[in-house]
Parts: sequence; C-alpha cells; structure tokens
Amino acid sequence: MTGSRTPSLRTRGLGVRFGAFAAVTDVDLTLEPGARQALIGPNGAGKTTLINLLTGVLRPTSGSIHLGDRDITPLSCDRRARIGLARTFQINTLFPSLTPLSSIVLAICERDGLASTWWCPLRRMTPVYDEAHALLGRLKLDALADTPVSALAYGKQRLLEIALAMAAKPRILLLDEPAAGVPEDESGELFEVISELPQDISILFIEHDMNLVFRFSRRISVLVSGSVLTEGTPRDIAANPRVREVYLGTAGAAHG
Ligand SMILES: Nc1ncnc2c1ncn2[C@@H]1O[C@H](COP(=O)(O)OP(=O)(O)OP(=O)(O)O)[C@@H](O)[C@H]1O
Repeated sequence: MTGSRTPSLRTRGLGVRFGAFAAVTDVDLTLEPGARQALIGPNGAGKTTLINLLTGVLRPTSGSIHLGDRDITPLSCDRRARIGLARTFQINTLFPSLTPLSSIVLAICERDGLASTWWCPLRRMTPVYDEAHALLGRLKLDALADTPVSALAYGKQRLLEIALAMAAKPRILLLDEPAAGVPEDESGELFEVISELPQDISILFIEHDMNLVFRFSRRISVLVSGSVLTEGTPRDIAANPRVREVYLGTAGAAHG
C-alpha cells in the first residue's frame, strides 16, 4: 500500500536514446498522491516519449521508475497496467460502432478476466453493468450510454477514453493531450470532469493550451529538449523567467 508520504510515481535519472539522439535525459519526476500535474514543453520536447517510458512502451536506456515503493522499471506495459498505471493516447483509439456502455463493459470484463468467456452467468454481469453505469455517470456520459461512439461529439469521445482508462481502476492516470482535437468550447468542460475524478488517483497530463494548464493543474513540470527545466506550482512557473524565455513567451505573462 502506498503511504500518504510516498510519492505515487517517481523517476530518477530517467533517459532514453534513439541511436545518438537523446530524446529524454536524466529526468527526475515526482507525482504525489492525488496529483493534478501538467507536463508541458515545446513540440518535440520529449513529453510523449516520457509517457511511453512511464507506461513501459519504451525501455529506458538509463534511470529508474518507482510506483509507490516498487521499482517497476523492468515490468512490461501489461504488468504496469495491472498494478495501477493507466493512460490515454493523443489519438482517439475507440471502436466507432460500439456504444459507451458496451465499450466500458468490455473493458471491465477484460480487467476481471471475463473477456475470454463467451458465456457467463447473469449474476456475474450485473455488477459489471452497475460499475459501467457508475463510471459513465462520473464522466458525465450517462445520457449517452447507448449512443454509438461514432455519433458522439469528439469531446465526449475523449471522455469515454478516460472512462476506459478508469475501468482499469488505476492509481495513476497519464493523459496525453486529452483535449487534442476537441473544440475550445468543449475542452474546459472536459477538464472540469478530469479535475473531479477521485482524489486518490494521481493524474499527469500533457497539454499545450496554457489556459487549461494554469486553470486545472496544481503543479507543472516543464520539459525542454528532453530534460526537466523546472517544476513547481502554476504561480512558480508563470513567474519563472527561464520558462517565459524558453517556452511560454508572452503567454506566461497573462498568468503571472
Ligand atoms: N522512436 C523514435 N525514434 C527516433 N526519434 C524519436 C522516436 N520517438 C520520438 N522521437 C523523437 O524524440 C523527440 C521527442 O518526441 P516526443 O514525441 O516525445 O515530443 P513531444 O514533446 O511529445 O512533442 P509534441 O508536443 O509535438 O507531441 C522528437 O525529436 C522526436 O522526433
């Protein structure tokens, strides 16, 4: 069990090289329990690569990753997912012909090892449906439970992706640009829902829209050229002249 003072997720000296190119270098990142932390940085800074290292899609060439007290560096993606790391992708990964309800039911069955069972007693499915409806409610998708995914507004599809990640009952949720492609008038609502997710889940999200970052994060890590330039509260980051110079430009002044 992760104690309240043990960081949920911690990297030390984490790095990966692609041949001669160091995409991520010597990253010390800490995600506290209940974090609402943004990972920002210019295009190509290494943000997605870092998420891929955290989830195990990529193997680091240096450093370590701890989930609570456990060194998860050698573990596969699958093992990491099973002990509490969930993620969403920049690009929509949903099945368009399914409904939100059936998508979540399938994800819960997969988690509970029921997915390979073509037949199972109804009494085992009732709690699955109850849990799926509860998740849809939490993500404000309950009214759309039976609408085909292809007919959902894009912002709702992104919420469904988060619901699917939540179906794994994660301790850590990694969101790679959850508002990417979402119209501006829907993205605030999407982040409202994210910010209301249970406090025992630590969330790290990549986001380019500084208004959303400053509105919804409690801490911000700034990645530049594969390394952490600085990390702090939104107020610290907005006031940091190096961040303004390297990354935020005049956008930082608006939040200073
Ligand atoms: N498999 C790979 N092989 C070689 N280079 C890669 C690979 N994956 C990523 N890179 C390079 O690593 C750097 C970091 O890429 P990454 O996608 O992590 O950046 P990012 O900060 O997520 O960018 P964006 O904000 O544009 O999504 C880029 O220069 C990219 O071209």
